[in-house]
Amino acid sequence: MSTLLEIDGAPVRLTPPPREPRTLRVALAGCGTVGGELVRLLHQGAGEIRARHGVRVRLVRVLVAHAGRPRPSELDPALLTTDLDAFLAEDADVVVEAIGGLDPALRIARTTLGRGRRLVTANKALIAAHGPELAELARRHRTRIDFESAVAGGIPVIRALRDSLGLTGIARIRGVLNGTTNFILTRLDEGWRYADALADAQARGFAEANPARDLSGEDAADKLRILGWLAFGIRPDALVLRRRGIDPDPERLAADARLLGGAPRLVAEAVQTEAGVVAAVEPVIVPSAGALGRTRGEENVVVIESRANGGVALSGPGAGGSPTASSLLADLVRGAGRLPRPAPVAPLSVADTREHRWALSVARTQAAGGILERTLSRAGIVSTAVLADGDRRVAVTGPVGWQRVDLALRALSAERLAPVVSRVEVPV
Ligand SMILES: NC(=O)C1=CN([C@@H]2O[C@H](COP(=O)(O)OP(=O)(O)OC[C@H]3O[C@@H](n4cnc5c(N)ncnc54)[C@H](OP(=O)(O)O)[C@@H]3O)[C@@H](O)[C@H]2O)C=CC1
Ligand SMILES: N[C@@H](CC=O)C(=O)O
Repeated sequence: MSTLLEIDGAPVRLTPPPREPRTLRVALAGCGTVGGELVRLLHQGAGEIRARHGVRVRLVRVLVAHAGRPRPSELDPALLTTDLDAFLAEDADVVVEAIGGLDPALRIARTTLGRGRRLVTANKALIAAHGPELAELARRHRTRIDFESAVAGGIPVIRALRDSLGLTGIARIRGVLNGTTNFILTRLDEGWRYADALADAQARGFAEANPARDLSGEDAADKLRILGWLAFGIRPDALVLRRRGIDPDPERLAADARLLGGAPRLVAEAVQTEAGVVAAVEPVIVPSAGALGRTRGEENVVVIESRANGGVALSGPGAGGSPTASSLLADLVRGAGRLPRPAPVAPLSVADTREHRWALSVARTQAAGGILERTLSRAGIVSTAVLADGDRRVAVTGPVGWQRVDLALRALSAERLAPVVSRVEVPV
């Protein structure tokens, strides 16, 4: 606020000096793809953060596993430590956790919140397994936990659900939540080999330390569990979820989608049905021109449908150091709303018995063709089209629930036919 004074009869507006910025002491656990990028953003953006938020962020300690690894030039090497106890003893206002996994991330989280200090984390595995417990701990100790960067990288979907759309009666959440698999599927579409596409995703820092978590759909499932908690109030670890990834044969998955004229996507969805919330992470062949089909490379998209607000689509970079660190930074300097407690009674999450059309493909040998059709018919599945292309045969089914498809898949696997299955959402 400025004050009007008169000096020598003339009005003079006196503007007080800017409020001295508050110093936020930050301890950072992990300085790899995401943590390293946060160090750079804090350095480059220091002036703007001070001006816009009145906060001077000061890194006080950085925990890593290997002392000798190269670090960003902006990082003072004296801040580095590999000593977890020394790190935990540091007097910090906020701890940022960008290590991943549960050990030592869970200990860091519990210690930080238990001391009444703020925790900001990018760790979806941690929140999917312990989110409500940590939120309760934060509540008890009058502090907060924020995890915007844990889901969909640079897209502010947690804030959208926590502060806004989560209050409007969510009917369905559906999207592409894993950048690595989407990057791989896009590259395969461009004619790359799978091994090269995966290696490129790893080199760009999109993949998890163990990329099997991306390929098997576990990473997307963790993110869906977190969204299910915020949207429906279901404990993340109690969400009944069917999960399949793009493994074991992403190249065939991509070829099947091409044959059917659609785009393969690893789709995560949680839907409110009359019986309860059903949830799945699985490959789906979607229309190439739709919101999911247009999501390419490491991009993510989340479509949130609510009773009051229709459909809201959020899309953008879903993996990578810079977008993820920008979400960490947002949590660091700007608070967000409270987290909902999971509903006390939990019959809300049920197995998915909805019917879909599916494409099952097997290698095209004389035997395989006969077996494919016989197996489907034994499982009570009607196939509406059988397509042959190159060395494979693809049966497209009429609407049928996953349970029957799973039966057929097991039978085909027992015959060592290595079947690949996707849901089909394009006309065949
Ligand atoms: N990469 C991405 O696009 C995204 C990642 N995330 C999440 O962010 C987190 C970090 O991912 P990312 O930066 O890619 O991972 P990195 O593997 O690149 O970095 C991990 C960091 O943690 C340190 N670290 C590992 N284990 C220990 C340990 N036991 N004690 C101390 N430090 C340890 C490593 O130390 P050192 O460097 O010495 O090896 C490294 O600095 C994960 O939870 C991930 O799921 C979320 C969204 C996007
Ligand atoms: N490995 C993850 C990283 C971001 O969460 C992904 O590929 O989406």
